[in-house]
Amino acid sequence: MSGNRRQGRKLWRDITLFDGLETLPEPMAVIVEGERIAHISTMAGVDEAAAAGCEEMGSGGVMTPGLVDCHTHLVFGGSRADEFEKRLEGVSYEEIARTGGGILSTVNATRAASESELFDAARPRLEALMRDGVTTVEIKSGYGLTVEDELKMLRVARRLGAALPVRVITTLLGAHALPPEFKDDSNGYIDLVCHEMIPAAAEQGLADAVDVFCERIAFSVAQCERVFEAAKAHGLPIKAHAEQLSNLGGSAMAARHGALSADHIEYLDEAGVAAMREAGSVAVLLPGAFHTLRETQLPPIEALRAAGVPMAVATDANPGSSPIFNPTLMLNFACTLFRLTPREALAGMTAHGARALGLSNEGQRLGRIEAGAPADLCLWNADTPAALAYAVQPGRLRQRVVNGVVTHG
Ligand SMILES: N=CN[C@@H](CCC(=O)O)C(=O)O
Ligand SMILES: [Zn+2]
Repeated sequence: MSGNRRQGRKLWRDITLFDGLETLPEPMAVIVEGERIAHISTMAGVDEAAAAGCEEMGSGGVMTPGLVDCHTHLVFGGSRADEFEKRLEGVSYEEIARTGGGILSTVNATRAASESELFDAARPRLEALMRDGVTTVEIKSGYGLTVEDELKMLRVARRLGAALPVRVITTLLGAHALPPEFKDDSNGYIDLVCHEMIPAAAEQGLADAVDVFCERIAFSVAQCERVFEAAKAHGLPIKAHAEQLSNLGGSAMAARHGALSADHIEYLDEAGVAAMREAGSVAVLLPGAFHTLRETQLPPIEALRAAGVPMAVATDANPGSSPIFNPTLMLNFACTLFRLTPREALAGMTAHGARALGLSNEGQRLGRIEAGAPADLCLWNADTPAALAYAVQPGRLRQRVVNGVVTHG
């Protein structure tokens, strides 16, 4: 992560504050000192001694934690616009995948691209997320499917984090699709993921977590479980793409292994909800993929809500199922398509998004506005926090602060 402005004491006055879970009832003042949030108070309770010497950052507007986009596939080669057209003609995502297109088409383009070509292609995608308030982003591999190509993708993700003022979390998604070289030997490919890919990514410090795609067109529950065991043996947290197109029970298995999250989960059943509640796993909702694939099966929002499973919302930005690089649009989609409340959607892209990445614990405290937490903040031109989900309106970000540094506005 790189920044471009001097750090110091900064004061915002008279703001409507969404702290990551709730909107506070009164106008608030926030003081940032260095990299951390130092004080939060009502306007009536501003400690003028503490405020003295602060740079006045302005007053009014809505402040939220910096957005956390906890599920993306931003690094990839090529385009899948042709598939978009095929799907409009009635060919399904699953059929396209079974006939060698879909993820495998992006694999071909990604393998053919150099590290610097992938970096140059991904950078504007990431900048688009940042312009819409993202301060933390997760980037998965999964379009390389050889040890070297997966590591190449992860190196690009790390380089993006070093070049731009944004926190990048990397996830190894070697078990995303079966590469053509292993066409008749999916267990052999899982051996490669477990015995070569995960150890290499762990040794080189390139992966912060390990993910799998548990689905009929990808890998079975038993194969994904092997990947999780290997990840855990290397000290890496785990997560899963599961129950997107069918109910295989991947989310429940992932939860039993202590997964940070299960993502997509349109087909999640009651047992899956219970397993996630028990494990404290986050349900990552991806309304962009639901929209793009024109799915009809809704995730079990009411059951998740009733069970108290935290729900995150992410873009799933990728070239196939969600070519959408607009996080606040996802807030709107989460409400209109999945019937989340605007408060739930915002919490999904702040506090719960951070939790889905393992960044909400005492040491990290991302996704919240509270004294002592890292100063990752967004100030928006909006009347209320709910307006961020209500109106689909680019350009509302007034200021973006990462680690105490103003990087926009
Ligand atoms: N579901 C699997 N993986 C990605 C899709 C990737 C692609 O279609 O390229 C997803 O999260 O939607
Ligand atoms: Zn995904």
